[in-house]
Amino acid sequence: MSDAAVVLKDVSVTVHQQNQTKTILDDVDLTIAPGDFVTVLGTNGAGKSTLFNAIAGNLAASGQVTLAGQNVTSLNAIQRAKYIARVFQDPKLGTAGRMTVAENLVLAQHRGERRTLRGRRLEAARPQLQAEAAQFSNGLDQLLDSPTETLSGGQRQSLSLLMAVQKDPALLLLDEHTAALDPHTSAQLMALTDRVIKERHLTALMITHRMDDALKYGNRLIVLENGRLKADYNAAAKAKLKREDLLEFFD
Ligand SMILES: Nc1ncnc2c1ncn2[C@@H]1O[C@H](COP(=O)(O)OP(=O)(O)OP(=O)(O)O)[C@@H](O)[C@H]1O
Repeated sequence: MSDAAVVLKDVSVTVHQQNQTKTILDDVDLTIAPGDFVTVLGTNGAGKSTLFNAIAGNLAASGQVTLAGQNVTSLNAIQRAKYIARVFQDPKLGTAGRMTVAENLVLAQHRGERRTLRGRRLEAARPQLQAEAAQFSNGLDQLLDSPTETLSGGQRQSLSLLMAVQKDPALLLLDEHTAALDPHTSAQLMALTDRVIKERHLTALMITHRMDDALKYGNRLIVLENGRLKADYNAAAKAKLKREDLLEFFD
């Protein structure tokens, strides 16, 4: 049995469109160690989201997917959700707008359990939620009783991140989670993301179009092109990598 956090073997995704067959993920082999923070680059249409969908079980894929030592290939997306948490680009996804920040967080803590949200549970969790939200230093801790829809995009994305990590997922998928934010808020969320990943010893994959973030964060960088894994830089190679070195993939 492998002690890797993620193993993909010959993972391919083929779609049929207008009598044509197109391979949008092509024989991807990838092994990720526990605690790795892998940044994922590639042009539009390179297959980055398809890779995430194949891992999460949102798309039919051939090949084999192993998460936390378990072969999950035959499991659907709902069954794989036990291992995976994902944060999307859109601040509206991932949080329930009419519910308060505290309610969203408590729901995330009990994700997958057949229990309803009770006032007592909310009150019991409050001190811990307050402390966690305070780490984000963007005012989230003062908004625990506010409906989530009244939050700024940055606050909502930090809430989505905090919700995603509540149950220490075996794999955190960050799907351009800073893309909709202004540069300052994006930088703030990236710093928080990095801290949360390190503190909780999470394994994470992060898609980004911000090359500087891909270089600055994480201990491994991969590049996808036409559905293939085109480059794979380990920590040592990544440390030497410069923006210019990556431009060849984006001409
Ligand atoms: N369900 C689908 N059916 C048909 N084609 C698809 C499907 N999903 C993705 N594609 C196509 O597969 C290719 C890869 O798409 P994907 O969304 O994975 O790229 P990406 O690297 O995430 O791009 P972006 O940076 O624009 O988000 C694209 O050409 C896209 O149009």
